[in-house]
Amino acid sequence: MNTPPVGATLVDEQAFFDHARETRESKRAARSAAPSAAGDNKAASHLKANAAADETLGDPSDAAAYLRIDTTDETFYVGRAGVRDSAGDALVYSWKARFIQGLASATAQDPGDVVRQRRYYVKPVNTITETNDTVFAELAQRIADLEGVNPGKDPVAYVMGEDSLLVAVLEQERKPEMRQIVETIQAAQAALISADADQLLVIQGGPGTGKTAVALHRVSSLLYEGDVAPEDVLIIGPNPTFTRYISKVLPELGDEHVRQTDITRLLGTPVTVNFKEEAAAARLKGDDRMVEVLAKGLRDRLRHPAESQPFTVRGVSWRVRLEPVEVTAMINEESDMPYSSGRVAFRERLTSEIAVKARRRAKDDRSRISGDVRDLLDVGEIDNAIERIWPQLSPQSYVRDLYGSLERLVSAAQGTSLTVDELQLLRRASAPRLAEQTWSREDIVLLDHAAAEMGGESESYKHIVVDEAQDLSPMQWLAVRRRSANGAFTVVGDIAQSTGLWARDGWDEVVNLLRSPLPHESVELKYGYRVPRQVMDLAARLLPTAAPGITAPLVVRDAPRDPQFREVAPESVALAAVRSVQEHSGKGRFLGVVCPDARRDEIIAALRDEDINWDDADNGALGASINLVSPVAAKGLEFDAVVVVDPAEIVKAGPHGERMLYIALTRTTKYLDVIYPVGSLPSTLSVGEPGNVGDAEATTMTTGPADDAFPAAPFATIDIAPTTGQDSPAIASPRVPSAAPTMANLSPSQQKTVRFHAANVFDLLEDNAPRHMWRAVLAAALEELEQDDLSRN
Ligand SMILES: Nc1ncnc2c1ncn2[C@@H]1O[C@H](COP(=O)(O)OP(=O)(O)OP(=O)(O)O)[C@@H](O)[C@H]1O
Repeated sequence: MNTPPVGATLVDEQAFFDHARETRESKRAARSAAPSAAGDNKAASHLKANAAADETLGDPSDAAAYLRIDTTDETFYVGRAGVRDSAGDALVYSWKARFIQGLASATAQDPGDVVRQRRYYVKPVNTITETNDTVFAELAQRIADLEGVNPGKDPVAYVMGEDSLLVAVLEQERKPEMRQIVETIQAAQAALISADADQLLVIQGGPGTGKTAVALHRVSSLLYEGDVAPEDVLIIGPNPTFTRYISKVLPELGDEHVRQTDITRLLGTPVTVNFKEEAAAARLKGDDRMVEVLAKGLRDRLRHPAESQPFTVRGVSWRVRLEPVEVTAMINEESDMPYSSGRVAFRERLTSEIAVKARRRAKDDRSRISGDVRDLLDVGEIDNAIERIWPQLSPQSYVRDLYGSLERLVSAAQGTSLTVDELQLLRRASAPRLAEQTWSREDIVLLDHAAAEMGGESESYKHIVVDEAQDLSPMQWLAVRRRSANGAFTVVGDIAQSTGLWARDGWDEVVNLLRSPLPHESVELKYGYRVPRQVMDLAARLLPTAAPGITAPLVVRDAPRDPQFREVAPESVALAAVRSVQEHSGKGRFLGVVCPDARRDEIIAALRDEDINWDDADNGALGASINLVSPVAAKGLEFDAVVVVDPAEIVKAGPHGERMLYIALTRTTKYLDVIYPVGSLPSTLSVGEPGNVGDAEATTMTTGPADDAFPAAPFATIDIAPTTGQDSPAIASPRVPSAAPTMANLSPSQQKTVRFHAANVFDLLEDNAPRHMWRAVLAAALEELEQDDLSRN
């Protein structure tokens, strides 16, 4: 069956969908029938396992296609799985195909030869209910028309906000697992998904721009294209909670067996982290000057003997002697090799030398040696000598010994710029038994390096994705680099979210550390999908000081309500937070309570007092409902509603406190509550002092910044006067019916009923409309009521 032409009717398209799906399903049936046709049980189970593992047909419930791309001379149907007819011609292309993502990266402004995209809305199983065309020439005109209408708004972001499927997907409630975004991949994202595998690709992007999503879909496409096999790919995240959070996306895309881990587990040294480093020591241990220290420290373990070394030869009365200068020459011959293999080579060289000398002496003395002289040497004696000269070390014993002696450290640091004060930071008393030695996260990285320096081999991958990459220390980057077979990386992160001891202000250092021989490209994702406008506008106020030079993402949609600020007495912070928690969880929202360490205990106590179950996201557990999470562990995560506790404390708690607060504020897809002790709201957040909208439990509930700081609807499509404060009239002239009963005229029980309904209306508004429109909505509803009243009279 031919691909329907551009002007095809829905009936033709449905026929094509039916044909494509039938073709796909008959292939599936043939595949699952294959095992029964197999000659024996073993072959059958092999075939069965293969059929089960073969995800290239997608799910039987998938529509045949979700997208059609028309170029000037061709039409391509795109589905979750590709479908070929019996002649091998493609009916539907998989979204994973590089050239499809290449076509999907066309934009109205830069369409290439793409003319139009058609999106299909399909009801189960494969029935087209609606189509939606984007004609690029028309879209380009619309964007041009919008240009400059509202200088504060980006026209492209605005038209994305008109994409009802994208907005619906973005507004869906979130779960503790990240999900795939195949049907709504945006052009700039498609360009990165389809970018060449063989490069160092750095993707910078603000919160919620889809960096993680892009990186994972890119992996799926690389696998599809055969650029890499699943076991060739490594995905590194910042912590186990994050790994768990993203771990379902690739399997959902049909790609199993890709290793996803966090930077500490990746290194897999056989020790447990049981020690927390002071900041200065932790920073030093992440410094790549440690490379020199570890290399030299290891060489220092070679002991050049000061006296001649005697070696026994069984059956003769003399011993062979090796002079110090001879041993030193042998050491020098092998010392360019990695420590462990150098030791093996040295042993061999030493043994040969003893044997040669023994033979020579025997010849000179006419001593009778029968057989191979090597068999007459005392292995134990040689081992002892080797152990004295070139001791056998494990990475742990080596690093333990190094930390345990200032003398060793000073010698190891010769030729580096490390000072004795810095070396003192590395000092740690050696535990009597190696098994009792304490190790920090930073030590793990050094142990990994020491292991490599000794000649140990680590796994090697053909493509490495590093997510939340902005925070890694130089030593961590070197550990990542060691695992790269070829220098192909996808590095994703956000400089404005770079915190911790190795917070950076750009990607150059990372590129230098990775020293990839492949081409390097850095790309920025500009459009923000997670964070709604009101929240991003608020968080963006932090950027000029938190990350100068970084601009906030251009947001595509509004929040259902403005951020809520609760100013409370210092001792009521936890209670106020719990009230917010109850409000959101009562409405079934997936919730994150982002709380600084200093407030953690009291929040936990308050949750306990109210018998509220919660999960500790800092310990790898994201629950389906209420999650308590520190700002640092919140990186990369998202929730329907976020309660940020004590922003000033978050800022105060670390050197990059404003970035931490930026991270905390940008975790929400919809609702944001900020709870703070009276008078403590950071001034950047309180610019355009919010108005008072109520009083609950001696707390002040205020909306976010006044609307003059947060301009109303984009491009003024909604004809309302901006609200300037909660007390001022929200719309120009709401025609409230004069006969409307006031509360004072109602009986107490009527008042109760009215309040009950009012609360319902409030909930309805909260869930469905941005806060700055509420008054307009209510006024419009009153107008309708008035019209209705008039028509009835
Ligand atoms: N094209 C898209 N279609 C639908 N959803 C999308 C799209 N792009 C991103 N999203 C959604 O936006 C949210 C943010 O995406 P993601 O976590 O990948 O962003 P990020 O840039 O990694 O954010 P952060 O910097 O906070 O880690 C996710 O829920 C993701 O599914």
